[in-house]
Parts: sequence; C-alpha cells; structure tokens
Amino acid sequence: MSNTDTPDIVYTKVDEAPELASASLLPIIQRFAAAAGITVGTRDISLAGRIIAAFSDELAEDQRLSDDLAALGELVKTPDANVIKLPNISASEPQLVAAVKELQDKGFALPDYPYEPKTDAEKAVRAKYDTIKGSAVNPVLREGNSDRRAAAAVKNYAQNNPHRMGDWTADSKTRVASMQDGDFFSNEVSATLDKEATAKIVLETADGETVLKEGVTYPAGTVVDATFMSAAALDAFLAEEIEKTKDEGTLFSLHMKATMMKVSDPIIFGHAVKAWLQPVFDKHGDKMKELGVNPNAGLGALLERVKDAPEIMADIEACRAARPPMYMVDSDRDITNLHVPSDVIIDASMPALIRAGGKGWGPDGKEHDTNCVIPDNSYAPVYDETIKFFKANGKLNPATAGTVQNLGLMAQKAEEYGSHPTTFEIPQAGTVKMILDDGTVLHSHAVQAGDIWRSASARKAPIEDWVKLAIDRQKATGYRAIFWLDANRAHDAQLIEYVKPILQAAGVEDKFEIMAPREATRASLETITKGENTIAITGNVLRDYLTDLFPILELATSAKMLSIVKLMNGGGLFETGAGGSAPKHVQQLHSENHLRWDSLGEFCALGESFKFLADQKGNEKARVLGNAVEAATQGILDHDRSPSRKVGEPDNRDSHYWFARYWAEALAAQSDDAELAAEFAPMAKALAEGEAQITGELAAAQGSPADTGGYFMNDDAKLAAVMRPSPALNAIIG
Ligand SMILES: NC(=O)C1=CN([C@@H]2O[C@H](COP(=O)(O)OP(=O)(O)OC[C@H]3O[C@@H](n4cnc5c(N)ncnc54)[C@H](OP(=O)(O)O)[C@@H]3O)[C@@H](O)[C@H]2O)C=CC1
Ligand SMILES: O=C(O)CCC(=O)C(=O)O
Ligand SMILES: [Mg+2]
Repeated sequence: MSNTDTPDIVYTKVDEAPELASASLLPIIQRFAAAAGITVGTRDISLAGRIIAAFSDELAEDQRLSDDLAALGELVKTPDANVIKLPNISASEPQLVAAVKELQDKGFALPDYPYEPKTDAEKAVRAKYDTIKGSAVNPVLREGNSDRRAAAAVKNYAQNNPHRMGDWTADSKTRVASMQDGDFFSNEVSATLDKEATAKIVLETADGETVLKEGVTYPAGTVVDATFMSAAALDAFLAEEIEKTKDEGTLFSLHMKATMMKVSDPIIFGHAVKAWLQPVFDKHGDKMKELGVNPNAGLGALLERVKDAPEIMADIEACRAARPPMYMVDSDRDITNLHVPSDVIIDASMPALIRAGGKGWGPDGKEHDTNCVIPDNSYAPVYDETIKFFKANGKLNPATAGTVQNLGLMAQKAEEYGSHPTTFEIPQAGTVKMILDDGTVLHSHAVQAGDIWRSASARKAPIEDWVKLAIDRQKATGYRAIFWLDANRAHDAQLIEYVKPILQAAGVEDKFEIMAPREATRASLETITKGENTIAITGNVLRDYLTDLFPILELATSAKMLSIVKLMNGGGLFETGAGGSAPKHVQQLHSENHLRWDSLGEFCALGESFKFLADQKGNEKARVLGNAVEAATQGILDHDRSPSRKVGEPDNRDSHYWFARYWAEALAAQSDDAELAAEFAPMAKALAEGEAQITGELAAAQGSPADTGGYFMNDDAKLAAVMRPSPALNAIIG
C-alpha cells in the first residue's frame, strides 16, 4: 500500500513465525475492521524489508522499498500513532549474512556483507549493514515506557489450567556464575547533568588522544553512566568457569543478549568462543586469522572457515573432548550454545531452564544440571536468587501463584539498550574520558587494550513519566510495588534521586519499596508464592528479563502477555507478547506444515488498539470491535483453542478460525451497535455452520513440507496458499 496515507491502525510486517501467522490473521482483522470503516495497513519492519530499504538506491525500480521503519519512527512521536508491533528479528551477524544471501539469490543486487571493510566503499556498506544489525527496530519505536502484564483472563486461565513445571531439588548442581570484579557492574560511574550538554569521548594513550565519539548531546537532567568490562578479567573468569564446570559435572552454558546489546555482547561471546578453544587458538591462531575466523560470529562460522584444515579440525576435536559437555541448542544437529551468538538469548533461555527445574540439554540429548555463565553481574543476581529460591522452596505452583507485572523505563533509548553508539572495544591501553563542552571531565576510566567501554544514559522526561506510570498502576491495583533499584549501584543511585521526590510530592512514598535486584527477586517470589501480586518497576534490561521470566513461570510462555507502550506524545504502541520470533516454529511449518505460534499476544494487542482508537478518535464502532475482541480472546481461552505443539493437532490457523468465529458471534450478540450486529450475524452463522468443513480443510493441509517461497522473504502468494488453506473459510472472510 501507499505510505502516504497512514491507516488508522498500523500492523507491522515482521519475520519468522509471527509473520507466518499474520498471513492468516491479518485478512481476518482487515475484514472485521472494514465493517467499521477502520483501515488496518502494514508497514514493513522485517529484516529483509529493512535491508532492501537501506540499499534501495542501488536496486531495480520494481525491487525498491520505502524506509517504513523511519516513517514509523516519526509516527510514534505523534498523538495519532496507533501501532500493533509484532516481534521482529534482531539480527546477529550470521542472520544478517544469511538474509542478504537469500535476497541475492532472489535477484536483489545487494553488496556482500564486508567482514573486514578496507576501502571507503566497503566501509560505507558495512556502516549501512551495521545500522540494520541487532535490535534496530524496538529502540526506534519505543517512544514511551513499557507496561507489560498478563490480562486477567489469561492469568485466570493459567491458574485453572496449570502447565507442567520441572521439579527443583535442593541438591541440584545448577547455578549462576558471574564476575565478581572487572565487569560493567563493578566499574560503573554515573552522574546527572544539571544542564544541557554535548559530550565527546576520547581515549588518551602514550601516543596521544583519539576521539572515539563526539557531538553526543544530552538535555538537562540526563543520567549519564560510564563503565567497562576488563578483557583480562573476563578471560580469567571464563577459563576458571570452564574448569569448574568440568569439576562439578554440569553443562557449560553462556547466557547473554548479543541481539539487543549488539556491540558489547558479540565481543563477550567471542571471548567465550576463544576461551573454549583456547589451546586451538594458541596453536593455530595465525592460520585461523588467515582463514578469516572471527570468534564473535560463533563456533558455527568458525568451523565453516577451518573445515578444510584437518590439523585444526583434529585439535578442535581434541579440545572439545577435554572440555565439559556443553549446553546445546539442538543436540540432534550438534548445534552448541556457542555456535551462533543469537541462538541463546538470556531473557528467553534462562527462564526456560528455570522452568525445566534447572535443566539444560546436553550433547547426549538428555537433560542435565547446568552452570549458567552470565559474565556481567549487574542483573545476574535475579537468576541466581530465583534458582536459590526454588532449590530451597521447590518449584512454583502456577495454579496458586500470584502475578508480577512490570513497568519498565524504556523510552528514548534508555539505559544499556541505547548505549550502542557509545560502546567501544578499546584498541590500546590508556584512559577513556567523557568530556563535556564546558571542559568538565564527567567520567574517566583507566583501560587496557581489548576492554569493552560503554556509556549509557536515561533522560529526565522518560524517568519522570515512568515514575508517574508506576504511581497510576499502583493506585489502580493496590499491589505491592517495588522499584528494583540498588542504592549501591552508581546508576540506580541517580535514579533513586528522581524517584523519591516524585513519590513524596504525590504523597505515596508509603506505597512503594525500593530494593536491589536480588532482594526484589526474593520479595517478588515470596509474594507470588503466597498467591499475592506485585508490580516490578524496573530499568530497561530488567524490563526485558522479567517480562519473560515471570510469565514463563506463571503462564508457561511470555507469548500471552499484554504489552502496552503509552507513547510520550500521546500515541499508542501495542506490542504483541513479550517473546521472540520463534525460528523453531518456522522450521516446523516448513518441514511438516504445522505452525504452533500462539497469537494470543496479537489478540490482546488488537483489543487494546481498537479501544485506544475509540478513545483517541471518539470512534465508538472501534470500541465495539475492541470489546468483541476481548470476548473472542476469552472464548479462545475458555474453549482451549490455542495451537497445539504437534503436527496433526489444531494449529495457529485453527485458532484464527475460532478467533474469527467468537469475534463475529460477540459482534452479532452485542446491542451497542445494531449495524455491526446485523453485519456480523450472518458471518457468525456461516462460520458455525462451516465448522466441520473448515477444520477438516485446515487439518488436511498439515503433515507434509510447506513452501512459503523463502525464509527471510516469503513469496506472498505461496505464503497465503500455505497459511489460508481452507477455501470454505476464505470464502467467508473474503
Ligand atoms: N519484541 C521483539 O521484537 C523481540 C524479538 N526477538 C527476536 O526473536 C528472535 C528469537 O528470539 P528468542 O529469544 O530466541 O526467542 P524465540 O522466538 O525462540 O522464543 C523462545 C520460545 O518461546 C516460545 N514462544 C515465544 N513466542 C511464542 C508464541 N507466540 N507462541 C508460542 N510459543 C512462543 C517458543 O517456545 P517453544 O519452541 O517451546 O514452543 C519459543 O521457542 C531473535 O531474532 C530475537 O532478537 C526476541 C524477543 C522480542
Ligand atoms: O529488540 C529486541 O531485540 C528484543 C526485545 C525484547 O526482547 C523485549 O523487549 O522483551
Ligand atoms: Mg525480551
């Protein structure tokens, strides 16, 4: 569609499983919305779409795409924004390279990804690709703070239908390991700027001064942090943990966020790959470099580079044999934790392991206790404390557990997740200084070559907005409300200076507690174990971690979360679920035509989006549609219409049929809008009468491989054929 007229509701075009699901769900949404004169249009923020948009100038006319992400970035700063945001790929280097390859094979004349750019032209190409890499979408769209919680119906369903949880025993050898010194946590310094400032970041060495970055501007009141991770301390820590894992007889695993922490964490990941194969790097380092090995890209890419060097391969085998067993991503295919930096992402991986009773999958295809290595100690205590809690108290009971809601400081690239332009791998020993335009040296650190230095910041307006949201939410619920802030951590101490006066001015200090992450974890687990509820008011990283951790324990998955971003300029951004884009689900669809993606997150977001439209534009028909979406979502839960995991059982497409049917039935039954009732009564009838035929046609589609015409870029017609296989349903929806 044309990008000049903004639809009433923007539904994002994304990647992988949620994009497959959209091929079935979006036509239903558009059909229902049209009945109320509401337009629902797409904007392409997929990895493939973003690559094509970035290189459009160099592509054939009919291949070009507009920069939808940039347009959405503008839209979310306006009161008109009403965006349903599905999860998209935050690409690691191997994923980006794979997407470029697929597009090249499809005839797009894209430049190869330059691993080691030398010429200016290569550097320019690399710079473009770097802007697409990692978490490049969410920070642009998140012009507001985050409010994530389970809708009451979803929580009730989970309590009435508790999922299976792995048993925790007191003698479990599973534990969390993190650095006790030399990490980001221990080196952090922080200050709040009393006036607007522009900063430069320089590295002073024996050879003179290098400017790492200049022209970084901050409004008055910004909290500016600086910290670094010592490469030497990291290497010593990793080597020691590999040895300890072997002694303890557990699996070695590394958990970080190479996608969102797109500059720092791939480097840390590379250190782990090197530590794992240290004897091989010691012996063959030069030859491996010659072969183009880049440890940051993972063991998978490394093996690809050295596969024709038998002496290196033999030494890798010998090294592996001497190492403890590794936690596996896919033991059948020999994909280890260290193969691809984006395969193990801490927010999803740690909760899954904890839900399983502290077990990870080993190379033998069996579950084992695991050493969970989380190098930086800023947030690792959350997982450490959770594990200790379950060892002492046994697993959580989802039938009786209360809930942990989250309010996260996220707007305007707050905190670590916005730190990429000011993160550097230090080339040479010296002093990094952050110098303001009036000459003040705000922060200074002595560093060694290889250290990872970064500065993160949080602006005043988002901080104030976050505290106000917390006050509103606490008032609305009466729940125990905890700011997860550590008075002994530099950054958190600055935030506490903001939080306390705002609470005081509102006369609500007695309604809030402030606790360091470890203590807050314990308090929250104690609260929900008693069946009571609590609000976790956190910074951006804990927002991300906790909105997977608690839902995965309470509801089995974070896919069912309601995830609202109240944009600071008045618009609404409705994220679907809190989890990822589920690459495993795509594999399953491609191999056996079964899609187990659960669209409950989309249903929840859709209801909110319609209701927001009603409030925003006084559109009462939108309210009727929104209320009916809620009834339909309830229907899906009450009648267990969510997708099953196994081929041959109802899948994502069946759940969409039921969603359409319950939605139409709710519209037909309501009396707020007679026109809508009259319009949807015949559809409700047709959907009910067609049940046997429709579910039969959907079932018949499953069981053999499905071709959607691509992975990163599907063929629209093929995708529609796969995802809309019921002629009877299509005839009703149109
Ligand atoms: N908001 C965003 O844009 C986000 C994007 N991502 C991106 O997603 C990709 C993969 O991330 P990763 O963290 O590994 O997570 P995954 O997408 O692999 O999700 C982890 C697991 O959670 C379950 N799951 C998540 N969502 C659903 C759903 N709607 N229905 C059913 N099950 C669900 C699946 O479990 P099972 O397989 O057992 O069914 C899945 O394997 C990365 O590119 C990452 O950057 C990640 C988080 C958020
Ligand atoms: O942007 C991303 O890469 C992932 C976002 C995420 O995990 C979250 O917000 O929960
Ligand atoms: Mg997350």
